[in-house]
Amino acid sequence: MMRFLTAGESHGPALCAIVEGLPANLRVDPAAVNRELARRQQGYGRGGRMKIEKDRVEVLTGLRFKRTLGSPLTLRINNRDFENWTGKMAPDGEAPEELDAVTRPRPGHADLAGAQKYNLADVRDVLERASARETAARVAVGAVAKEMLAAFGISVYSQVVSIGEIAADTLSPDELVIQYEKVENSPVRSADLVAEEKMKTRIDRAKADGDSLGGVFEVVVQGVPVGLGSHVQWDKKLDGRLAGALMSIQAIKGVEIGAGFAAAVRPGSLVHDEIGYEDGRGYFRLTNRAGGLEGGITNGEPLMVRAAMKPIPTLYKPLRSVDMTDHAPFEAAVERSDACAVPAAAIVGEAVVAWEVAVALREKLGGDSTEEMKANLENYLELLARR
Ligand SMILES: Cc1cc2nc3c(=O)[nH]c(=O)nc-3n(C[C@H](O)[C@H](O)[C@H](O)COP(=O)(O)O)c2cc1C
Ligand SMILES: C=C(O[C@@H]1CC(C(=O)O)=C[C@@H](OP(=O)(O)O)[C@H]1O)C(=O)O
Repeated sequence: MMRFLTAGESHGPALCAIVEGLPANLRVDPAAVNRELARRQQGYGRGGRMKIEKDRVEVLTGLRFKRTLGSPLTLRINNRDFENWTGKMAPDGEAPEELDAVTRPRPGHADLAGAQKYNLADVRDVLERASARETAARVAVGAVAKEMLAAFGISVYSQVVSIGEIAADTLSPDELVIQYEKVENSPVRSADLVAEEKMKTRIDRAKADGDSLGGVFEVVVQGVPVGLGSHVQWDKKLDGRLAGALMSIQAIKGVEIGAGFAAAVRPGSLVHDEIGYEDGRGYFRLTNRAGGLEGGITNGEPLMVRAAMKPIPTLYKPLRSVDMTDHAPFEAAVERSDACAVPAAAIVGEAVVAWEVAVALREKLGGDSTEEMKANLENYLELLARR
């Protein structure tokens, strides 16, 4: 079984992750992890914090000369901003007499519900962990998953579909593979350069208005073999696992697989993918509205999932809230925040999708080493070719 945990507060010393269940003899290059961490930091619309951080991974365990040992991997990313927060966030030592507790919960954040649930008087005890800073750790874990998938010819891409009300023309999975560099190098991660300009202007306007924007991104996985995930039990269905993983990203409020919500308004004849067969190629679908999944099982077509992100909740234009000490109303003031983080969230989306596909691949192929997995895949593909 593959599993991981993350730990770490946004302004604490570091973020950590422990990853267990990787096969032995898998090449994992920390430089590749750093590349993914940098991609997450780049999207258009980010605020002041990204100017401080330069995320880099340290691998503390589980790797020897860039090769996995089969033992748990420990990853650490230091928070550069911690040095500005030692007085408020030091894990050890005594609390200062004037701690300057946060008693004003911000709407749209975990602040109030978290403080109530955990009996905490200082909202900082909640917000530090609820922050999307945590997604840096998940992107590091996802980067390791991507390394594993790449060893099996599977690749993960993403593109931004819309920012606020501005929609972009998206690339098909095949076009996306070919033109990925264009998407990667664009600040909004959209290949539609006309829409991208409009999106940037829209983000600038939201920022100037003291407002924020959400949007939709798409993650595509190419090269997935038939048969990952399973119909036999609810928690083995890969569509459910992917949806859960995407929904667990901070600010994600909706997930679609394939045609998604659009399928609900179309007749069945315009939704279901007809089946074809060609010698050498085997079975295929004439269309891919199912997004590569039927019955919770991959069907050999590219995986296509979309996630909707709400607008960033911290606004320069203040929202009303209530102080937890005296219940007096106030308007939440902000020092710094992202105005739009959809392009960054798309990278997090790639990471969590890569992880879930890697888990399903591992479940399908078993084994303890990369070689054993590869032999099992070959055997399975041979079996498939006979059907
Ligand atoms: C990459 C990324 C960056 C984010 N940056 C901010 C930010 O700067 N300010 C903010 O208020 N929320 C930001 N968020 C969203 C909040 O973390 C999130 O809305 C909040 O923790 C509440 O969780 P929920 O929206 O999932 O309910 C960001 C989310 C992501 C994925
Ligand atoms: C630090 C990151 O994102 C942060 C997510 C976030 C939030 O409330 O979710 C709030 C901001 O942090 P701060 O309060 O320190 O300005 C973002 O910068 C990151 O993505 O690495």
